Amino acid sequence: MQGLRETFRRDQVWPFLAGEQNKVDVSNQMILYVEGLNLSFDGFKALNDLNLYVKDGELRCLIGANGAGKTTLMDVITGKTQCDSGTVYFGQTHNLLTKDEADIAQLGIGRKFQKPTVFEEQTVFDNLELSLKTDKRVIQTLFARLSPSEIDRIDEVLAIIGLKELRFMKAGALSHGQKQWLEIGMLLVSDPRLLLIDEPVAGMTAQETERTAELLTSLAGERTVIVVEHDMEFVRSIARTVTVLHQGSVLAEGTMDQIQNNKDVIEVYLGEEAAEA
Ligand SMILES: Nc1ncnc2c1ncn2[C@@H]1O[C@H](COP(=O)(O)OP(=O)(O)OP(=O)(O)O)[C@@H](O)[C@H]1O
Repeated sequence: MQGLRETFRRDQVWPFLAGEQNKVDVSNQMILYVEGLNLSFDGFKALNDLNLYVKDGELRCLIGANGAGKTTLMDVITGKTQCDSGTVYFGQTHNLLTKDEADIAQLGIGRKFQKPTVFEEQTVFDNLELSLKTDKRVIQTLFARLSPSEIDRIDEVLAIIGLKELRFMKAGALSHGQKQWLEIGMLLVSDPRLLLIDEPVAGMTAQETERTAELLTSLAGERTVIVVEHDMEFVRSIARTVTVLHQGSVLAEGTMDQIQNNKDVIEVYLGEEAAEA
């Protein structure tokens, strides 16, 4: 009887529906394999034989000048844009190029765009509740009451994003930084394995930036986090491994120190600075 009750808890995926198909095989320690990715827009190569491997639990920073291909890469990983050729695997078994955006989200890949898109008229708590209820893996309706375990999950997320005290505040009244954290929380309620986060600290105060560094660092480990960011100070404060994209390919990869001393990176950046001057 207890087993049957557990099976039909409405806040959980029915095991016979979820099956094994959503499991992410990271037995090789890698969670993301991007190989030989190509994508042209009217003859312009936005992605050019791009290869990227990300370890499970990593916090990876992706940098590169405007137009380097960072957003296009994220678009391909999340199923928003189709590539011309190449492969993208989530773990060893999920071929992401055969899936649509909804399926990829359901597999546990969450994406946060640069601009926060919280529901301003709703409270912080309600925003998190709405995200939980639109998570396709949770079988219930938008009007069903939250179960105790769902309330616990939202509480957990409120603690992670540091908005516990502001749970009843309207999201529209939050600061820019707090809105960004709330939106990260809206991804976290679905417990994603991989988070793709675009320019999280743009427009933040120094204090908010510092808090965001702590937040993203704390999220890695249990999850994998890929951050696209232009703010080099911020990247230095969080990154263990940095990948530099240039003209749709990986130009260099390593620690921030290795990147800053890499001669190809110096050449490209100095070249661009000279061109701008
Ligand atoms: N839908 C599209 N149609 C035509 N060209 C596109 C399209 N999407 C991207 N591009 C081009 O592909 C290149 C890579 O763009 P992308 O947005 O991926 O760069 P990025 O590294 O994210 O830059 P930024 O830091 O400015 O966001 C750019 O030259 C861009 O103009």
